[in-house]
Amino acid sequence: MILVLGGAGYIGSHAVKMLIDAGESVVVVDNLETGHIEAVNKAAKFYQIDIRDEQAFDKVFKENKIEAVLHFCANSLVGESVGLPIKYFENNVGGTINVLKLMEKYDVKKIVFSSTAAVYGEPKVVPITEENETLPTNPYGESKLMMEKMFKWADRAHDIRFVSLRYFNVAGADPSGSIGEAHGVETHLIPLILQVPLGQRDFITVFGDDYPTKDGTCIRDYIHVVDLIDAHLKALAYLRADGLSQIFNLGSGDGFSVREIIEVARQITGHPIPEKAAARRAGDPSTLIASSEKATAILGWKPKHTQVETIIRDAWAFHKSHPNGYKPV
Ligand SMILES: NC(=O)c1ccc[n+]([C@@H]2O[C@H](COP(=O)([O-])OP(=O)(O)OC[C@H]3O[C@@H](n4cnc5c(N)ncnc54)[C@H](O)[C@@H]3O)[C@@H](O)[C@H]2O)c1
Ligand SMILES: O=c1ccn([C@@H]2O[C@H](COP(=O)(O)OP(=O)(O)O[C@H]3O[C@H](CO)[C@H](O)[C@H](O)[C@H]3O)[C@@H](O)[C@H]2O)c(=O)[nH]1
Repeated sequence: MILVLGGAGYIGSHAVKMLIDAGESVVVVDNLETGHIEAVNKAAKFYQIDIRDEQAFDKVFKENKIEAVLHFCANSLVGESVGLPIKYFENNVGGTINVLKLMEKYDVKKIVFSSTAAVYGEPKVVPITEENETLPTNPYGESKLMMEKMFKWADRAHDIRFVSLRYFNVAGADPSGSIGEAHGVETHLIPLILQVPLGQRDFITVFGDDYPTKDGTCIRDYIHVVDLIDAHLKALAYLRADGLSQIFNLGSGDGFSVREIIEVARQITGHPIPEKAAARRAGDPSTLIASSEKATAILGWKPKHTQVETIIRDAWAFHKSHPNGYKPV
């Protein structure tokens, strides 16, 4: 049984679907704070539990023979984390302490979890390898770095093997169009752009057009959620083959500016999508591009959906069919 924590969220719900498609048995834990029960594949067993509630969480390990954990639970709004650091440490670090306690108690030795490019802060060298210095510029990134460190020590003491995956900008949706990104508070560029052709927003705001980049707007490395989960499946296989604990970057290895993304969205939706330049958003690094060579070398992972057109087309298919997310239209 694979335990997916945060399996009702955007990325976790894709993991649940792809694990089930691969023939795995899955149990999901989610408190539905930002997740949606409608996103959880029906073939998975579901517990509505907060992982900070150790007693309730213990029951999941008692009632199921857990072989490995995929851990997606977190609060993940960079801006919010600056004003509410304790919330981020309490949930992201505090929740993970319970994950470790119960893994140790029930002798579960394998975990794959979500880390982030935000652990690097403003990178010194691009493309960013795992060797880059980790200097987070916000509490969200710091909380993920703290999680990585906790796992390192738990491995040494209790032989709990982990794979930490540092995601860059995750986007897109399952090609079936049945699940996708539906955050109550949306901050991510692609779903915000798509709200314009949906008639929910008049224009997209470009945060800063005076960066030292080709068109003055920030450059990011967008990775299709299906490729991202494929890396999780490969990480699980790696741990099953007795692989040692590792940290991997996950990106497509290509950078796109905010303006390039808006232009592709115009082509795909056929909508003019007006844009308005505004001040820079605090804490945004100018360019984030991943080197995922280590994941390719050790996990044998290579992203397949590297065209931003594919990423935006799949996101658009979901948003068109779910204009209110999982809420009824
Ligand atoms: N979306 C991105 O681009 C991105 C980039 C880097 C890292 N990440 C990380 O990936 C993971 C998933 O991100 P997402 O975009 O799917 O977010 P999400 O908010 O959609 O998913 C998180 C899920 O965890 C659940 N959850 C949170 N705290 C919980 C708790 N204490 N107990 C039980 N359930 C809890 C939420 O209800 C939600 O369903 C997060 O850890 C995030 O930090 C995301
Ligand atoms: O309305 C918007 C929204 C975003 N942007 C810009 O678009 C780019 C991408 O922004 P996102 O909010 O989509 O993504 P981030 O790069 O800020 O954040 C992502 O990468 C971070 C690592 O730095 C974390 O991992 C985080 O969880 C993940 O969502 C940024 O330059 C941002 O300033 C706009 O111009 N207008």
